[in-house]
Amino acid sequence: MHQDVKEILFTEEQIQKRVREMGAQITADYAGKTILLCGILKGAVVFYTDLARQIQVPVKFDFMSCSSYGSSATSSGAVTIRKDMDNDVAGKDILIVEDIIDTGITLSYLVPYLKDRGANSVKLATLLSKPSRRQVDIHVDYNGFEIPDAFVVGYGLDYDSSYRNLPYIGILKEEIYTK
Ligand SMILES: O=P(O)(O)OC[C@H]1O[C@H](OP(=O)(O)OP(=O)(O)O)[C@H](O)[C@@H]1O
Ligand SMILES: Nc1nc2[nH]cnc2c(=O)[nH]1
Repeated sequence: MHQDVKEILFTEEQIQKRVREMGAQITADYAGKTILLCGILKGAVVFYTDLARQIQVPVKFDFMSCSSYGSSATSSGAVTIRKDMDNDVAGKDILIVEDIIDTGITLSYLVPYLKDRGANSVKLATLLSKPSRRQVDIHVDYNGFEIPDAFVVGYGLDYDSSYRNLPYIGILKEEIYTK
């Protein structure tokens, strides 16, 4: 275990098992369709590549990059798009892939944004969700794990751009982000 991690919340094996289950559910739900899989950079990348390989219907890859002003605790709710999808979304079945849903502010902006551009359907898959932190109600179609309000890193999630490559999800020691 990394020295900056206090506790492992989900091991590599637990994550892979859950990702296989989610892929099987998505495969069943999208039978006969092609999914435009929209990953939200950068945190979702690790989950995205694992999930995509567990989906057995045709998938096209695309990505968006967003930012919300202020920290998520103080966010005004203003979300900006740094990089939009490359594909035309009209008529497509879009599955947004996130690593974590916290306040819900990012998704409360993105889902209507894609629907307004004529997507046939917009659904949401996230590996982690912190329901106790929600400021706006978000419908999550595929949820890997619900977690308490602790700061987690690994499997794509960072603190100050580090720890994204840890193969598990762990709680970061408080002294790392309070010093
Ligand atoms: O529900 P919310 O409060 O809106 O927060 C969720 C967003 O925050 C994280 O991204 P972050 O801004 O940390 O960027 P990153 O993915 O590049 O690390 C996460 O990947 C979501 O996109
Ligand atoms: N890395 C990381 N990003 C977050 N964004 C919202 N909550 C978290 C968290 O626990 N870890």
